[in-house]
Amino acid sequence: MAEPALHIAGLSKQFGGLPAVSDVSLAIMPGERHLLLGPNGAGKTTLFNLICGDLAPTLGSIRLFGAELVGLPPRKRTAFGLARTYQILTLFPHETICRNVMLALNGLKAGKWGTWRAFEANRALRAEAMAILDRVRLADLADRPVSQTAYGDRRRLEIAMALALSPRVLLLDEPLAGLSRDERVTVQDLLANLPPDVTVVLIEHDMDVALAFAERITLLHHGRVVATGSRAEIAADPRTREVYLGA
Ligand SMILES: Nc1ncnc2c1ncn2[C@@H]1O[C@H](COP(=O)(O)OP(=O)(O)OP(=O)(O)O)[C@@H](O)[C@H]1O
Repeated sequence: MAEPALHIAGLSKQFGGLPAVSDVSLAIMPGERHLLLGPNGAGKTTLFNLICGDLAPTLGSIRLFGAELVGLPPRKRTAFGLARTYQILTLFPHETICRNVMLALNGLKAGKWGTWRAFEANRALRAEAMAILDRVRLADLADRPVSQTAYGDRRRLEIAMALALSPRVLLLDEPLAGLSRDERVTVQDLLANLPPDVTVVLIEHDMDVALAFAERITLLHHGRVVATGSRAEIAADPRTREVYLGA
């Protein structure tokens, strides 16, 4: 059997003795579209924070294509091929859309920070950024400051910045949160057209979008994995109903 892209084993995180993630084990295969499902407080974002290194686990292992991530700082995890977007946008609002992507690209090219002027002159970096913006259909707005763009454009920009890191595994935390109907369609289309070889783990509360996107689903509740399976298996599992309806 092929090696999982992301292999989590016995992962736990406690906050002041209270478990947020409890003994989670999960194997996500390369190219898989995987949905983390669960009610508020189930531990989904904490799991993302543990994977990307924003939080250290109390116990357990997280391997990315076989390489142990626990103990590595977030930047090193990026170098291994991990990228994520956040529930709350983390952009540079006073920079242009293009410069935000250039900053993401430049961050990846460690040790190549120059003066701002040299950075400006870096045509290759701009060309690379423009190619990414083209993929998320933001090229027309490239030179607009982020603060002057619509919320939906910012969501797409965040995905563009994650793609700029050439991830092998991409974690998307509620990419459709707060979007209008039209904006949702655009971002949904973007999600459907992510490179097929990139493994994607998604947190999304919009069930129609999430189920259309995900091939496999992990249901979390109180920090624990309740079930993992295909869309059909999770939909048919009586525990899904129990978790959501408290039945
Ligand atoms: N930094 C923190 N300090 C203390 N407790 C925390 C912290 N972060 C999360 N928790 C707690 O951990 C549990 C899991 O929270 P988490 O945000 O991971 O859930 P979630 O499934 O992402 O929820 P939502 O869908 O509302 O975003 C909750 O009980 C939450 O209150």
